[in-house]
Amino acid sequence: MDHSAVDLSVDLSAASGSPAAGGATVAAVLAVKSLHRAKSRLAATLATAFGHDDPTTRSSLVLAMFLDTVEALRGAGVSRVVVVSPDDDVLAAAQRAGTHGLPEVVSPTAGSGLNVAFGHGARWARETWPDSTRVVFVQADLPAATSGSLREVLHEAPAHRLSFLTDRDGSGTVLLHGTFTPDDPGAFDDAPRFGPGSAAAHRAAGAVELDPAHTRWTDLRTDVDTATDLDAARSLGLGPHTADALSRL
Ligand SMILES: Nc1nc2c(ncn2[C@@H]2O[C@H](COP(=O)(O)OP(=O)(O)OP(=O)(O)O)[C@@H](O)[C@H]2O)c(=O)[nH]1
Ligand SMILES: C=C(OP(=O)(O)O)C(=O)O
Repeated sequence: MDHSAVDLSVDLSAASGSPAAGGATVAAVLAVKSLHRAKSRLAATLATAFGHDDPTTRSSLVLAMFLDTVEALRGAGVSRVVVVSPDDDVLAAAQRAGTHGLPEVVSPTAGSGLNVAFGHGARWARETWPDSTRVVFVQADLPAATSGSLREVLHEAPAHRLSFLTDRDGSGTVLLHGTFTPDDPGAFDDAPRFGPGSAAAHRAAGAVELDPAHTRWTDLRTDVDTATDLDAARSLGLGPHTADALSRL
């Protein structure tokens, strides 16, 4: 995808799943927390840059980054996308964007947090799309991600049973990919180890790092949590939703 032509009015919710790069069918799992809690590290930046940080400002930015991430996935041929969130506005935006919005369930036994949400999404995807042979967990804050990079990564990822791509500084993870064997379909439900230091955690769990020299796919590696990240994403080229959200502030 190039960032210029986007039509989110197309409803992909009825799509049966199209072959993505690499030839097999991929199910993508994303997670977005409650909008009023999201991107707290960006709050000061928004206040400084725009003179205010009301919850609506940050929410619109979070939703925009999420929509650009979904759009990049779709451009890479990934139409099976489930988004786990406790937030009704996120779930509604997910449905409008042609993905499946899955309400987050917090239970005393299952716990809570990003990795639990990812696991919940993976189980749902497996039951809903049993012929998907691959699952990819993707951070939802990748506003500079291009379909070209995603396509390449999805082409290279299945060379390993479990593989991941780090963020720009190499300590975090933007994407974790698993390839199923027919006898172990639930193998990746609990694979995500996202959070601080997740690159090391994924490596320790046996995942293979894609592009360990960190020379490629900078657009995809730029997750946005801070002002510096936002500047980096801006200079790479923001997706249309994020560019539009920022222009309205
Ligand atoms: N569904 C769900 N998503 C989560 C949860 N925790 C984090 N996320 C999402 O995972 C990604 C990374 O989360 P964090 O870095 O913890 O939080 P953030 O909102 O990005 O930023 P900060 O508030 O500045 O930490 C974001 O897209 C979050 O929305 C959770 O408990 N449930
Ligand atoms: C959750 C992660 O990132 P961040 O907290 O930077 O969004 C991660 O890199 O695993």
